[in-house]
Amino acid sequence: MKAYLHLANGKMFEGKLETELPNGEVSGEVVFFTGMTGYQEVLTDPSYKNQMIVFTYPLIGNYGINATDFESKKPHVQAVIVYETRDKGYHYQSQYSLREYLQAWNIPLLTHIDTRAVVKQIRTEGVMQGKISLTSECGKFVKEQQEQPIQKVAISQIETYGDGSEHIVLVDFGYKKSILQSLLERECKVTVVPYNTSFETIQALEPDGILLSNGPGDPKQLMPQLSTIRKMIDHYPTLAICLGHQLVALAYGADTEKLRFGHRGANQPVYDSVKKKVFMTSQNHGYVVNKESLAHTPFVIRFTNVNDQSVEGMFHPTKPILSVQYHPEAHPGPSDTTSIFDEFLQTVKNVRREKVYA
Ligand SMILES: NC(=O)CC[C@H](N)C(=O)O
Repeated sequence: MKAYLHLANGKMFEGKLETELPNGEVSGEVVFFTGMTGYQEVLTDPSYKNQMIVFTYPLIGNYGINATDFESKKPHVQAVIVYETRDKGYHYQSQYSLREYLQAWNIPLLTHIDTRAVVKQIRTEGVMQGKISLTSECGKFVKEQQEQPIQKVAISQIETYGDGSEHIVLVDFGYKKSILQSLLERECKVTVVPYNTSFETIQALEPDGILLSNGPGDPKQLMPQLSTIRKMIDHYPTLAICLGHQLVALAYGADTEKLRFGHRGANQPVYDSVKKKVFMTSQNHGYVVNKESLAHTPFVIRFTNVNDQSVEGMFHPTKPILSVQYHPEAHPGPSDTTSIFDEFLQTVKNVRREKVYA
């Protein structure tokens, strides 16, 4: 069936709808992902809540959907926009085709869209709202959603995993399974807590370290949480990833801002000023920490994006706080920066030893 992608700047693209279109139309922020593989991880990464994803690689779905590459229990994207797909997964582990999977979750799949042309619009005019509908009439454009997406993707009850020696509290703003997995692989006991858990509850859990997770939306929506976050990170060794990193900056009085069209892909080059090397990283973010505003905090910028010089991570010079804007857990994309987890756990162990033998 014919369907149309309308962008908020008035541009329209005709495509083919491969699934049903619940309520006759769907809208959301239109963003693009540049990785050649990893669509299953992208669809199930909670940070993409409310967004319509344009995949720039022209063939998406060729290896199907398998039972292991999910980053959470369900897909969170608002819609999927591609040039071409396959209605069969050509991989021995494939259980469903991309279309079957999206149809089962009522997520529209729009194909035969000139994705290069859509990306050019976003790159020149900046990220914008879009709408998929069955008519070529654009109609009334829905305003950007104001609701807080974190409530929709984060857990509401404490969960525990593993029984290792280091106890990490993972504060959940919409965590990816690979972050939890990275801790479990390093023999941690992990308690996942809802994002609005009080400092007293966290203290009662007696963690050895804190991990602030990734998550959807504007970090400034979490302003009411900042004083608790500040207490947590000042008390315990902390690793903060993506949204977590932005929250660390905000908790210390720095500022965040929206990037023109975000970094979403599997080959974002990042310079590490400690190791003096460039690493290829996996990324998915639309917001970024404002560099100038960090000057009013004690933080030292450690990681910088080589493409646009934006802040990709920082550390506190005297407290054990490390934060990264990119995704060291990968999935999708390169695992070149997984050593960040080793660094974090080494810090956690050192701090514990100092406490015990002080
Ligand atoms: N993956 C993330 O944690 C994304 C953080 C934030 N929602 C952003 O878009 O910048």
